[in-house]
Amino acid sequence: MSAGDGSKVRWAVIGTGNICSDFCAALKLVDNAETVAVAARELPKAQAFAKRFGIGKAYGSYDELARDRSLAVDVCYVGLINTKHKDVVCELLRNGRNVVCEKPLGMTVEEVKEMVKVARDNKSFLTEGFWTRHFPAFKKIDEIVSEGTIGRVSAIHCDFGFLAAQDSRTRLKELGGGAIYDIGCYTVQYATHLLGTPAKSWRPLSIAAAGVMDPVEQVDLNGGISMTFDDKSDPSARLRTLAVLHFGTDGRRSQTARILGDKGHVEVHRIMHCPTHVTCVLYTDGGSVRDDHTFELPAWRPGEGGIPEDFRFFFANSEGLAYEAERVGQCVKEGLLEMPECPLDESIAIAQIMQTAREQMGGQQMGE
Ligand SMILES: NC(=O)C1=CN([C@@H]2O[C@H](COP(=O)(O)OP(=O)(O)OC[C@H]3O[C@@H](n4cnc5c(N)ncnc54)[C@H](OP(=O)(O)O)[C@@H]3O)[C@@H](O)[C@H]2O)C=CC1
Ligand SMILES: O=C1OC[C@@H](O)[C@H](O)[C@H]1O
Repeated sequence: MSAGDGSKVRWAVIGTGNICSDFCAALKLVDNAETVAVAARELPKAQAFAKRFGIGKAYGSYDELARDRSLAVDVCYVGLINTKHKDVVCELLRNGRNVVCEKPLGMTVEEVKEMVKVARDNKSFLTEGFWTRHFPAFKKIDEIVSEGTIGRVSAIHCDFGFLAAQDSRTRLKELGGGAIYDIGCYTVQYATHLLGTPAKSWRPLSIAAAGVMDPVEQVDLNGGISMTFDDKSDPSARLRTLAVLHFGTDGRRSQTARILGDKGHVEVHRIMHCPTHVTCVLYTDGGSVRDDHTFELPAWRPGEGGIPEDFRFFFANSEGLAYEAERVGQCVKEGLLEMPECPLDESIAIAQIMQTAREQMGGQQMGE
């Protein structure tokens, strides 16, 4: 089902939690989008959400929405806890729905591969909701790096974290908790995007991870991953690049990223997963700073959209979800089955990196 005719892109929202609320508000900023349905585990919850956002149809189960043949919808947004992504997304895809699913796409490589297979078998659109990719500031980083402005990139550093409450879903195993799932995935996607290549299936050459685990929940609270990649700018394939990624839910962090080149570096200011400020620093031949310029690129285009003034987003820069929604709408209208800038094979690589890192974080022991 796709709207290839200039009509509005009809969205359904699966879930009524915090990110679903932010996403629905952000959809109000998008010119050619409308939200036509919402589903929750309980009907009253879906009805209350529908009333709040002026949504026409409410469902008391996710599957009911997926299977309702009378519901004409172009794309479904899944904003559920991580452990629910796979089953709900597959049911939507099997019913011919196009889907954007919040990160992380699945809990394991196996889950992600199954989701991708179901999408491909059913010729439905699927993408992992890495909204970072659609921010103008992230596109600026891409431009600086790909045009060679900072020269040969040798490494990237990321540091993303915040202090989560003990009972937050991000720290509870049953709800798909773990810092790597919640925010580590953003740092991993910086690495695969900037250092990985389609030719190498976005895979690193080596990976080493260490983590501080919650002794009761057995989820990571504070973790680090180091990875090496082939240097894509080196035709002799002898040079390597390095990613050093840090993430945590047990304390405040800088929430920044840095891309290091031999002619300069890029600083991504907080918050690196929804960036608005990027500084490009260029060196002289002697290695001192010759230029230092900060690009300010807003979380949404100023003055656009119809969000009531008293509306409060749960998360910082959530209006930027509108960029993702806008781009998904374009893809669906064009009849694409995946998003070129977030390919599904890259999502599989990201899941593979995260799974390897989780195994290492949980199982590490120092020898005598
Ligand atoms: N892009 C971004 O910036 C962000 C992305 N996220 C992602 O969004 C997803 C949801 O996060 P968030 O909105 O913060 O979480 P919330 O706790 O606010 O919402 C949880 C959602 O999961 C659903 N759910 C289904 N089963 C359960 C269950 N057993 N217990 C609790 N909830 C359940 C709830 O459904 P129902 O409505 O039916 O009750 C609700 O929609 C995660 O995958 C997270 O990674 C989160 C924050 C920001
Ligand atoms: O995607 C996210 O970004 C912001 C965090 O606060 C949140 O926990 C996470 O899911």
